[in-house]
Amino acid sequence: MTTTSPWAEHPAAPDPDPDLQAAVTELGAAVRDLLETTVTTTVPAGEQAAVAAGVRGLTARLAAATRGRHTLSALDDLPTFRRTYSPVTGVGNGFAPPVQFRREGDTVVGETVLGLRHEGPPAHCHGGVSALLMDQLLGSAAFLAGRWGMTAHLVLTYHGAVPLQTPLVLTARITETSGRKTVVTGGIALAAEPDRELVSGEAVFVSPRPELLELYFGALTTADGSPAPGHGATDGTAL
Ligand SMILES: CCCCCCCCCCCCCCCC(=O)SCCNC(=O)CCNC(=O)[C@H](O)C(C)(C)COP(=O)(O)OP(=O)(O)OC[C@H]1O[C@@H](n2cnc3c(N)ncnc32)[C@H](O)[C@@H]1OP(=O)(O)O
Repeated sequence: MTTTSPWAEHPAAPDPDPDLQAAVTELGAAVRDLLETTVTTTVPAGEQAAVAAGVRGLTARLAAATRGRHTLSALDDLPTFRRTYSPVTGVGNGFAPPVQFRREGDTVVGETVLGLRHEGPPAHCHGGVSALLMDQLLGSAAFLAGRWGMTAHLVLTYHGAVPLQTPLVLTARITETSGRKTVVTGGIALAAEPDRELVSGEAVFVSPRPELLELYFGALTTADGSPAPGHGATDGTAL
């Protein structure tokens, strides 16, 4: 299969600092617990106000040093798709379930359990969160097959409500590739009933032409200020 990844020629970054990786993972997990508890707590108003003040104090400590949107985190590596703060897969993102995707033959698979911070209809997943999961699932399937693109088209069918606090399985496979375009289908099901999709969908990922790559990612740097891998890519059809 032809690769369209802008990072195909780039060696993977060295393994990240294990102390930083562990601390970011622990902070992400702690914030995940905080977010989940924030939307489920029933403690009195005074206690919630006191906790809010404490959280603001903690936020100020983290705000002592931050990165801008054109700087990758020190833990991220685009060629290997290591994205620490993804809202779906990021261990450092408290909103993320987080779900990790892996290849099994020609299929990409991930398991997860959603929480009340993902709620739409009571006790069930928000339809937009399902779309978020599907976009990442289908995009990851493209990436894990050596292709890369931005979502150009995403169509979903919601066959059944997705319950919270219930093991889920996400699966996807590539159905078509041509030039810069990759078409992927997949779905979300209960782990207990993997063959009955609650959400199914199809997406078209397109590797952007050079002008768009430059427009979107031309200013992107790694944490140490170097141009990000893929930054200088000029031929979208031959990346
Ligand atoms: C240094 C870099 C760092 C990057 C780091 C990323 C890390 C790895 C992230 C992975 C993450 C995974 C999952 C999250 C993925 C998102 O969240 S992406 C964010 C949401 N998507 C967007 O913002 C994209 C917005 N749209 C666009 O920018 C542009 O429309 C696109 C998609 C880049 C395409 O633009 P283009 O390059 O000008 O494409 P164009 O030349 O018109 O068409 C090329 C081909 O695609 C087809 N095509 C174009 N649009 C469509 C469409 N809507 N429907 C069907 N076919 C289409 C064309 O027909 C054409 O086909 P052929 O004629 O070659 O057969």
